[in-house]
Amino acid sequence: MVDKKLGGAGLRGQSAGETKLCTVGKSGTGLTYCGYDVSDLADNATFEEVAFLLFNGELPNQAQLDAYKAELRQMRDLPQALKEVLQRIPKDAHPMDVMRTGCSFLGNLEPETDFSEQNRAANRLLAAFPAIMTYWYRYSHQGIEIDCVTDEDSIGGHFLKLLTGNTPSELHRRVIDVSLILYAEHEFNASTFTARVCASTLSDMFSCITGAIGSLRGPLHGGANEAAMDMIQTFKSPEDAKIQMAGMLERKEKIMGFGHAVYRTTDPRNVIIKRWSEKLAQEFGDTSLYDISVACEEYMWDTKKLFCNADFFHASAYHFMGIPTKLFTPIFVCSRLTGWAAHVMEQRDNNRIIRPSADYIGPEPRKVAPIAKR
Ligand SMILES: CC(=O)SCCNC(=O)CCNC(=O)[C@H](O)C(C)(C)COP(=O)(O)OP(=O)(O)OC[C@H]1O[C@@H](n2cnc3c(N)ncnc32)[C@H](O)[C@@H]1OP(=O)(O)O
Ligand SMILES: O=C([O-])CC(=O)C(=O)O
Repeated sequence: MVDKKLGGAGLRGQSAGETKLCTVGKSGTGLTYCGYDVSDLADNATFEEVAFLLFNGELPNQAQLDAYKAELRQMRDLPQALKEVLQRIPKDAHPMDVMRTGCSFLGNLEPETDFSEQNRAANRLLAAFPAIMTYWYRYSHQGIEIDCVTDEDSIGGHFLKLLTGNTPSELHRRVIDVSLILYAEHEFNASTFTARVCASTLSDMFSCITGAIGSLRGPLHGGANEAAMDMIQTFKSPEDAKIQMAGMLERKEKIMGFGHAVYRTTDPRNVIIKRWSEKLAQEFGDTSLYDISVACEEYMWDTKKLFCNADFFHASAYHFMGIPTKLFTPIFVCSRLTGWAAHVMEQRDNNRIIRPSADYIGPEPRKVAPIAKR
């Protein structure tokens, strides 16, 4: 087998454009949105404030925030035609395929016909995604047609109430809000770059977001939080985790939830979500999952100098909140939508079609032989 040629592969380290939205691995704890450190936002802002920041470049004042949240609350319900489509998607479908179809179908019902409608389109998706995910999930898994409107003030609380039908605790509301903040934006990652490439052809918002969902679905990107959960649940104890992981590394398997394309020693979101995971573990009465997760983190650092990315402790945190594993990556969609849409808007503001070149490594020029002679 030919050795894998890396070098500039994956466009790693190459600048593919400018952005005002985000820095990754550059200053402060390593991640900023429009100049604000993500840890500052996670401590002192809400997800709706972060969405407003990404769409407008500035944090809202109280009146702006109240108006923005009221606007989003009014956009939560799903059209009947979309509910009917969601009812037809089978139980064993991949939830990211459900999100992709939901997004795309909404774009048929309420298309963005002009770029002046871009904020409306982005906000509509932001308000509707929790219901798209949970309407399908509860219909296909529990046979329940949920009411897609709740009295929950925040997007995170709204999602949790749609998922269970119960009013979430303050702790759960807070953790899901922090999680949505942490996942919101990350510069030119694979899914955001997908959205920007699509935007650069002057396509519509729904197409850009649908494409981005497809890119986020893979286990090397957003799908890692689910894959991490599946892995951790096979470990019986911290000691067993180390033995199993040693075997995985020996077999050259990727350990999901570890490593990063940009960060080299730490992902600044990990310390934040890890802290919340520990708090949830105490509330949940967990006696193993959190400790196993910590053992994984220590082992990977000690043996490979690989660190937890944002996904790893999200797995246990979501699990302790009673969220089914298959919905982990769709929650990422509900959050990263803000970054995707902001990048689409930024691309449109100063657009040139994105069209790189390739180094040709195929056969020399040749003639087509008659089919009988091939
Ligand atoms: C929210 C997010 O999307 S964060 C990313 C989520 N994805 C994951 O958690 C999947 C697991 N991680 C990975 O596959 C990778 O670390 C990626 C895809 C995130 C980054 O990929 P790259 O930029 O190619 O990684 P990088 O160049 O740092 O890899 C260096 C070496 O470490 C290895 N490595 C990196 N991550 C891992 C891992 N999780 N498990 C085992 N080995 C790993 C690579 O195979 C490579 O080894 P090699 O030089 O022998 O080929
Ligand atoms: O930036 C990346 O490559 C992956 C990503 O989206 C993130 O870590 O949130």
